[in-house]
Amino acid sequence: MTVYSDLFSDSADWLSHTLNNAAADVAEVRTELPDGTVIVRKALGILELTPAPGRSNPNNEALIVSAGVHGNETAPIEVLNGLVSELLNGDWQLACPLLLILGNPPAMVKGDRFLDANMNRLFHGAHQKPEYQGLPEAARARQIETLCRDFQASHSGQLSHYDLHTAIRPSQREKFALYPFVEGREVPAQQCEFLLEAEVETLLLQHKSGTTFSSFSSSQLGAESFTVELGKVRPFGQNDLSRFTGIRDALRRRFRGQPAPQPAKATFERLTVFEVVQEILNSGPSFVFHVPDDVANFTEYAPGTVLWEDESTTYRVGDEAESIVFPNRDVPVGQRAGLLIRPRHTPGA
Ligand SMILES: O=C(O)CCC(=O)N[C@@H](CCC(=O)O)C(=O)O
Ligand SMILES: [Zn+2]
Repeated sequence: MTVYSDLFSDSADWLSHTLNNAAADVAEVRTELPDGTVIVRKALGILELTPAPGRSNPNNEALIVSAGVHGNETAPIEVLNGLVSELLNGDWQLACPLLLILGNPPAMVKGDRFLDANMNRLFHGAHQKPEYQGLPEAARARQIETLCRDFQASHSGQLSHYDLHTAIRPSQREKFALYPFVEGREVPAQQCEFLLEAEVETLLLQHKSGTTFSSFSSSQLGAESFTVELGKVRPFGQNDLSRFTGIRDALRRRFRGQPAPQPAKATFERLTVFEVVQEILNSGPSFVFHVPDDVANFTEYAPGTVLWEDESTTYRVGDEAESIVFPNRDVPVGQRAGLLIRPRHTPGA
């Protein structure tokens, strides 16, 4: 492989450069590939890629793809790094403007979800809250928001954002996506097809806007955004990347501007859609969470089951079964201890 020493100094690739320089100040640098594609390293772990002048963008789109917003969710980071290496190697050519982000390099180095604050709760302006001032994760969220705004402002065409994660718990549905809530919008069929192409067969519709990265990009930048859960958290080097070829190949196809494959079956036959009915919050000292620590995502609870309580509420599952996603009692007061979901109710059905 050609070594782009201007982009990555002495490091072998983008990921090594990001890990090796997590404690350093890195300046913006620009390089041009032989075909005219321009790559600017805007900041540590953030690359803006612009196709060669005159190259057509058949899907008329711009893409933001992020991974490593949680530092221990390493497989999607390895997938993005592999795609960057392929591009630098000349294996294929870029057709659409692309912003690639490795979210939290210091946490990636430590192999932790975060260092001082969960960065995926600091977007949509939450980094400005007084309690987060001075924290590196708040500064990084602000920097990422600024670079995303600049990217959105300088490109026309549909903006999509895929924020790639892996889950802490085992999951009855290995791959799933979350669609942030924006008043009055529906998931476009093309996006559902893309998820299926990426082997993501389950979609959760959020019921209110939040402070995640994908909530920011959908609400503030008008992007079609998704948080995409691709498997289970594992340390660098311990991922079975053969389980991530769906997202790798689907992203590469979009980066190259190739048309979507023709699906063999209708979307509704392949995509299972849930709606979020409640975000369970750790409400404080009296909060008791009855979901066991080791329960798998999508575990279903029968009507009447008490799932959590505090001094003012005893939450029982309603008339229809509900399933738990992201159960986590170990979160600060005010933050999400889990999502409760149920199969989507189609109006009129
Ligand atoms: O497995 C878990 O408990 C967390 C996995 C993860 O990081 N999920 C994201 C989801 C973000 C969203 O709701 O769009 C998160 O919790 O930040
Ligand atoms: Zn995550």
